[in-house]
Amino acid sequence: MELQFHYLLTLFASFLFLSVVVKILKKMKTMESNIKQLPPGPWKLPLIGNLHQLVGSLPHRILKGLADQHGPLMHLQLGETSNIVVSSPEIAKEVLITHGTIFSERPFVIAINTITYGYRDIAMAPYGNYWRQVRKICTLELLTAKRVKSFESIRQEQVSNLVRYISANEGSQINLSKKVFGLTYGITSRVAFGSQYNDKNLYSSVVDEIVKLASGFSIADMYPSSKVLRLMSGMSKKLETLFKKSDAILQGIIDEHRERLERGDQGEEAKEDMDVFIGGSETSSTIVDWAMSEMMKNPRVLKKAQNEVRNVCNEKGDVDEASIQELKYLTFVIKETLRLHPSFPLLIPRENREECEINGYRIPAKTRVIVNAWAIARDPNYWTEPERFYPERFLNSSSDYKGANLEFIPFGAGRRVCPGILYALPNIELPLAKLLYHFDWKLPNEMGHEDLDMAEAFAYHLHQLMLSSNRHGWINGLTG
Ligand code: HEM
Repeated sequence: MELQFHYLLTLFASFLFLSVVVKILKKMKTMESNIKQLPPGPWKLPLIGNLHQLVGSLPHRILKGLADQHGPLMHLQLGETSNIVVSSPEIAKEVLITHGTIFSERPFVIAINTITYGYRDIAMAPYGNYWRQVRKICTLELLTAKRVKSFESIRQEQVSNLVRYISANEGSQINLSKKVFGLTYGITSRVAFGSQYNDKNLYSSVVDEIVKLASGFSIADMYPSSKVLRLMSGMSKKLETLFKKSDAILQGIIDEHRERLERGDQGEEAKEDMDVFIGGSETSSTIVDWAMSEMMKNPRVLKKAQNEVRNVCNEKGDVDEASIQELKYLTFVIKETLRLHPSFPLLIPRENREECEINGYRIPAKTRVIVNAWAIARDPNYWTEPERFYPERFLNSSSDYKGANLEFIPFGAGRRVCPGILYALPNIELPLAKLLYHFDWKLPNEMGHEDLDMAEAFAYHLHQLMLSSNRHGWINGLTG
């Protein structure tokens, strides 16, 4: 009897043990098959996943290097967050257009939640009714072709002020990057608030910080569930200070605007939209800055662009926006600059609302999507000699940047494509045309064009372009 009981106990224990092992094996198998269904990616470490692989260089460069090894649809585990990285036009089309409704959500980014008073902006607002309404105001009211045209006199006046400043400092070194930032800042400030907000430097440093934090690459964003990490990384303190600064700037602008209204002085076009202010200045000045830098590095292109603008505008003696329609080569220079140096090398991150299949792989709901626009613009299947600055490539090409050609998406694509394209373009074209028309440029200190440093940084104010100028001919219409 005792022996029988012992035998039964052993049998039961073995059965229990076996069922636990089977259960574990089953679980591991399911995990394995889930992992198999995810896109391929580099090997992952426990706890940190692929975080260690993002150290050392600029994120868009590192991600391109990894995509070259693992493919244009790649999975990365960054701390707690599951990410896919898109690096080819074909996959970008699937994600941004074919499955556009699913991938139009933005991920939760701690910094943005704080700075935007709980996602009350457009760029990071959740995909839903509020976003639809504010975006509609932008596209149907604030940033229409007609409205943008109505700002022409502001643009003319501000750019002429810059030309006057450069003329007065002819021959001496100027920091063109700083001047061009001041210019687009001045235009957008007057357009958005009816006057020029004074503290340009404070504004600029706040925007820099916001852009860095908003990228979602901070350590606290990789472990969203850990409040301790947020405290330890100094993120909470940083955010508190940043929020106070940005709130003070916006409050200052609103107070000034109210005072003006009370005085019965409406100023010029007075608008309350803050995204226009942030999106409208640094992005455009960065492109002007890069275009001038690339032309300084490529004197052949500089000469060709300069000849064009001087031929077209010589009779008038100055550049106006009507003449800009005739500057075909300058358009190619701007396109080539946007291709090689998009303001957002990694588009603002997205997230999928529900599970879906991309290119045969399963993408679980709430996966973060990083679209590497910088890598896509260098895809050798679409671009010959992709690294070369060669504006002529657009001569017989229909490739446009408005979101229809996925190999060229400096403004993004799909439902969340940038709504500011019409506003941004004249802010890039007019300053460039005038800088080329009125001045001959050279690098300071006998520097050769091949010595120009085009190194980037993962932020605005990518670099500081120092140049000196000589007036070209007689500058009409710039006095008084
Ligand atoms: C050269 C200038 C500019 C560039 C390169 C640029 C680029 C971009 C990019 C890449 C996106 C993300 C698109 C996506 O997720 O697919 C974006 C979004 C956005 N941009 Fe621009 N932008 C520029 C100028 C502007 C201007 C001038 C404004 C406003 C006046 C503006 C307002 C916005 C807004 C509100 C969004 C968010 C759209 C949404 O989430 O629905 N941008 N921009």
